Amino acid sequence: MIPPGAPIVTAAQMRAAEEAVFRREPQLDVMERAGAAVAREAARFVHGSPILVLAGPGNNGGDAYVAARLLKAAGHDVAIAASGEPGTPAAREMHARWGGEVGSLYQARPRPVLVDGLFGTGLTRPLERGIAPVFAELVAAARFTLAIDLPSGLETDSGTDLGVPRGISATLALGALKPAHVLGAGLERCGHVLLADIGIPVESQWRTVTRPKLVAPGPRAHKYSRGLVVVVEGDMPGAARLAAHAAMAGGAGYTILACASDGGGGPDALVRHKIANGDDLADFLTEKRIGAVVIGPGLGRDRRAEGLLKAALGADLPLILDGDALTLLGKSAGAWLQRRNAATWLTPHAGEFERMFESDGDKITQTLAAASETRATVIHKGADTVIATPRGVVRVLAQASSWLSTAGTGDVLAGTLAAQVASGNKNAAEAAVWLHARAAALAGPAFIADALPMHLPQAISECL
Ligand SMILES: NC(=O)C1=CN([C@@H]2O[C@H](COP(=O)(O)OP(=O)(O)OC[C@H]3O[C@@H](n4cnc5c(N)ncnc54)[C@H](OP(=O)(O)O)[C@@H]3O)[C@@H](O)[C@H]2O)[C@@H](O)CC1
Ligand SMILES: Nc1ncnc2c1ncn2[C@@H]1O[C@H](COP(=O)(O)OP(=O)(O)O)[C@@H](O)[C@H]1O
Ligand SMILES: [K+]
Repeated sequence: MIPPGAPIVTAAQMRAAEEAVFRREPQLDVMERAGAAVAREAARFVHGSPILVLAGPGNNGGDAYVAARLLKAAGHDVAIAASGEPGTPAAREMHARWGGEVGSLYQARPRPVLVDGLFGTGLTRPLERGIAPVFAELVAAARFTLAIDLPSGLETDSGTDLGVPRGISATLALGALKPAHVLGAGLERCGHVLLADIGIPVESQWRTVTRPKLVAPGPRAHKYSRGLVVVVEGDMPGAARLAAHAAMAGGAGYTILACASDGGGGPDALVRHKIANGDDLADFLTEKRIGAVVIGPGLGRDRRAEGLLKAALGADLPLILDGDALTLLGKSAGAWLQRRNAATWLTPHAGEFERMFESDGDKITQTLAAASETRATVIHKGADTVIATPRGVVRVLAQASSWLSTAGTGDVLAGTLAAQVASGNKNAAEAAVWLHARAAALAGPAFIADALPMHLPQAISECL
């Protein structure tokens, strides 16, 4: 579980937000609130069991001393083990307020409930060799582990594994989510992610994906006002049909398969329009009622595919580029796409993304750079799907069904997105990613991509 619609901030942004608050309120008061939030969450899982609180040298440790004191005051059996002396003024003061015994982390005996206050946003390098195994053993022996702010051993801005153990049950994010709660190793290591308001206002253009608000067609709606989607078929016609089917079930009023074949299979309501090559497609795309074009699923990478892609890029229509279209563009994506006047969406998986962009850094930073370079909305897919726009808006979805890891589900996403774009949804990418994930959840285990569109209407009904 990850809170939907929650702000995501980097370690530096969180520090800046904290410092703004400390100009009007003592830091110790904020830390008391953070520790109280931790104690409240931990207390829900104690059931009379002994608690071991781990305290590191920084302010994450400061939170831990507060939580330990409050849990003890509430009558729980609490022991503290520290990795060393408290190193910040606030942590020293909270250590003093605890006033009790503090054991050494290296001699700590496991207890059924563990609170991890070793490191939070200040972790800058891999866990020292001595700490990692001791910490991992304590987590393994505990029935329940609550991490304060972040599991210790996770790099805040990237979710890179710096020695974080497996088996953490829940993580209480303080003030805002950090990228590590939704990216990389954090996906598997945070357990349930909870968010505590500790009175630090944060402003962020980055959030987790939330359920969209959709509207039913108005009384005067007709098939064109609902949105006309064109899906371009290529070498693997099944992929385009999957996208077309998803566009139809995703709410488009009219879906056309632009095909060289007879476009066999698929729903009868799907309209087929014959095109032999790029010139035919260019002619067809002068139809002004078209609300979105999808090209790339099963397109192929030969000369004909290139011709079709050029025709689609040249049309002044909203365009969704997926699969082979992305690979064909490769590193020239920026040059091609910056010329376009109409909006573009790119839906690369990790492999396609790598073929298109020279990038390093965390997945959010990479995706933002790609959006800026191409002036397109980029949906960088995977277990952690990151959406970024050229204006710096970021949405992250980190809890989609892992059963989505089957061929063809990306084609379904492209079609779902096309339906949202063609219907005029201003947040089409976020809506499509939510609907796709919800359809997957409704489809249950071991579904095939063909089954996914059938669940889109139910997903849509939950957004009306
Ligand atoms: N500001 C506030 O009042 C509030 C902050 N809040 C809380 O504070 C947390 C951030 O606190 P923080 O910035 O003090 O960093 P923290 O995560 O405790 O660790 C830094 C210490 O770890 C050390 N260290 C780093 N890497 C290491 C390694 N691999 N192995 C060993 N040591 C390592 C590092 O040493 P150094 O790098 O300086 O040598 C330094 O001593 C945040 O997550 C939230 O919980 C909330 O209470 C709200 C109010
Ligand atoms: N382990 C996973 N957890 C959640 N979502 C996943 C996972 N693996 C893949 N997905 C999602 O499934 C879809 C797969 O898309 P893609 O790789 O393009 O497949 P294809 O090209 O076969 O259609 C994407 O929406 C991706 O985010
Ligand atoms: K921690």
